[in-house]
Amino acid sequence: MHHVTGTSVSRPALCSTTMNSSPHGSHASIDILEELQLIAAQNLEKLDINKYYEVVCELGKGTYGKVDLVIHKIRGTKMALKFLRKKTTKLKSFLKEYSISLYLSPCPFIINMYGIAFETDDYYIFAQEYALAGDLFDIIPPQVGLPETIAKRCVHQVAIALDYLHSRERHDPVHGARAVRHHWHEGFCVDYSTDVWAFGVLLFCMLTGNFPWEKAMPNDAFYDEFVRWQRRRTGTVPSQWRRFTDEALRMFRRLLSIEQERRCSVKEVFSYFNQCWMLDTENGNGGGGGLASSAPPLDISSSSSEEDVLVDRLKQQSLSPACVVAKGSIMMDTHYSSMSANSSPSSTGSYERVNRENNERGRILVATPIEICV
Ligand SMILES: Nc1ncnc2c1ncn2[C@@H]1O[C@H](COP(=O)(O)OP(=O)(O)OP(=O)(O)O)[C@@H](O)[C@H]1O
Repeated sequence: MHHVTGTSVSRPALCSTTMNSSPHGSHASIDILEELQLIAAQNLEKLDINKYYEVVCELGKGTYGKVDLVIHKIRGTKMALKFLRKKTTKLKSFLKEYSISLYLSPCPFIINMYGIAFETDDYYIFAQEYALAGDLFDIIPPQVGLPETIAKRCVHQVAIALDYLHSRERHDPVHGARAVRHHWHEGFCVDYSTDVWAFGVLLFCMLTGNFPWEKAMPNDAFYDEFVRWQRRRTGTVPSQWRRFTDEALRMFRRLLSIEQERRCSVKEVFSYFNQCWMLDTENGNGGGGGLASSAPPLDISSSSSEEDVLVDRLKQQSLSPACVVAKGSIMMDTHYSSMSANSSPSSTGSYERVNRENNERGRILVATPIEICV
């Protein structure tokens, strides 16, 4: 028996009924997603939140609602409850978001789910694992970036999550047949190459603490400089990119190819892990003046003490009442787009964090909304 209720923490078993409305015929992932939605719809109960959960604090706000840290009163489990306002969220959209999150949650680097979904008069709600270490952007020192070893560990995890996400998407026979990696998913057109692009931008942000440009548009000087270099119209490495080794630049060239069809897959970054990415040795970044080939291999499985300290600090912050507003999560946005519509880069190209509700500093951004204009 499946449970998708406010009191159960078991994952739903799949029922045998399907809602196969796919325009392209049946496919395992589509069927599973549809079944998950059906199960959730059938089991959506109205619950009195206070009966089952003690609300500890608000973790953050999104476009469609808020996320609270709660403790399950019977089990004592800490969870993040995601509230989507009924006024602005259709039941179908809620079921879709919930089911997709559930469907992707087996990946160790995608936030876990508890199989709990319910409603109140004003909200649709589902429960997620509480990501206590905070949002990735919380740990990137502005205009400095993360030490290379830590950035690589994050990149490694994000790449695995993205690759997992891509591997679970449905291959569209029509678009797949053209070299362009478009995939259709529940009416969404999923474009791998856009994710790869955003992933490349994220890598740059992690390593430098800046965005590479404000907008990926021809009138942006940083972007224009980058495009000219990418298209080999100039041999001069763009100013923002001179801190990287040749190997890292090769990687960025592949990830951030202007032509979508020439972009590599996310997995290709793994082949660059044993090379140094940064030229400077400040901040723990160890390019060694370009002696990239002598770099020790990265041990992804072990955790450095520097990283432990960072995580400890974040745990303390996330538990401190002073930081109730937005200690987020190190997690992937699984909404088929890797770009945040809420980002607001500063004029220096460094990121600022903007609260969507009240415009205070303190919100988390992933990347400038990037449009590729060629
Ligand atoms: N599982 C979680 N654990 C801890 N914090 C979380 C969790 N999920 C969300 N948050 C926090 O709540 C904030 C809002 O999350 P939410 O998922 O509603 O919005 P979003 O995905 O960031 O943005 P949008 O809904 O606009 O796409 C996040 O930015 C993060 O800080």
